[in-house]
Amino acid sequence: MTNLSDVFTNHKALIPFVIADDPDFDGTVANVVALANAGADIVELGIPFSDPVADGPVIQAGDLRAFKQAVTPAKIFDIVAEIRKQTQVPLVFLTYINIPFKYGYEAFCKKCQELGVSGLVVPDLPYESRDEIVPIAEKYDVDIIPLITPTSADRIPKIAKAATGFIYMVSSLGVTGTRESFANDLSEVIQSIRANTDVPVAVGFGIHTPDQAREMAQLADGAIVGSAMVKLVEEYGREAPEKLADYAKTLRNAIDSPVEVR
Ligand SMILES: O=P(O)(O)OC[C@@H](O)[C@@H](O)c1c[nH]c2ccccc12
Repeated sequence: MTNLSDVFTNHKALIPFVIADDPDFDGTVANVVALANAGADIVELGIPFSDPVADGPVIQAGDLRAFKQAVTPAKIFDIVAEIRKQTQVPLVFLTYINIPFKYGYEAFCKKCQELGVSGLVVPDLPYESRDEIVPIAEKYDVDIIPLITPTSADRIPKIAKAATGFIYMVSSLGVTGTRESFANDLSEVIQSIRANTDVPVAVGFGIHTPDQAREMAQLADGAIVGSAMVKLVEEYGREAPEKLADYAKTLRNAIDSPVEVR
């Protein structure tokens, strides 16, 4: 199982997000393999949920497509098993807490370890509730990736100190979805995080252009791109893998060619 922090050693990470079972089982496998081959360092795989409160319309539409495929956690584990036959790219699940809770934290984390899913990004798990799953996840080498938002402020030190794997810094208030601008105090938030931990930071929410990916990866340690990827799946369905790969390569090239800070 990959140690997620190692992914960021001397390397700015590209972390695309796609939804499991969108557009279908084989399409998801092909999407993740295409992203891995195009230079993704970690792939964030979304587990559709009935009440995705942090998700904007593009991802909600993707969840609906997956629900039409009768997606279940068991089916998603089968999808990951198939992915693992073709790539060892580090994987994390993006999942609302109810999914592992209903599946059973122990059983869920055990499956993650078996399949090489290195971490969980759980947007609706408040820091204060993390002890209900972290001790179990640790047993199976699964990192619970904390989210820090522009409103985390005085909670940053304790969230950062407890973090393992990487930290998900949310770039803006609101829900997921491509944006043309971001909260303007991101560098202050990064400084506050860096003062409390060496765990790497990846920025997500709104990123979709190569310049934004380069800027955010340079500001932090990596860039997460979700809605723009899911939109390609919406538009191209089973033809999406090639489009995702082309798009990921433009982001990869941008991240790997940092602009000299004058
Ligand atoms: O879609 P965006 O704006 O590129 O942001 C990434 C986001 O999609 C992905 O990380 C994610 C999907 N669903 C979430 C829910 C909460 C936090 C993050 C997410």
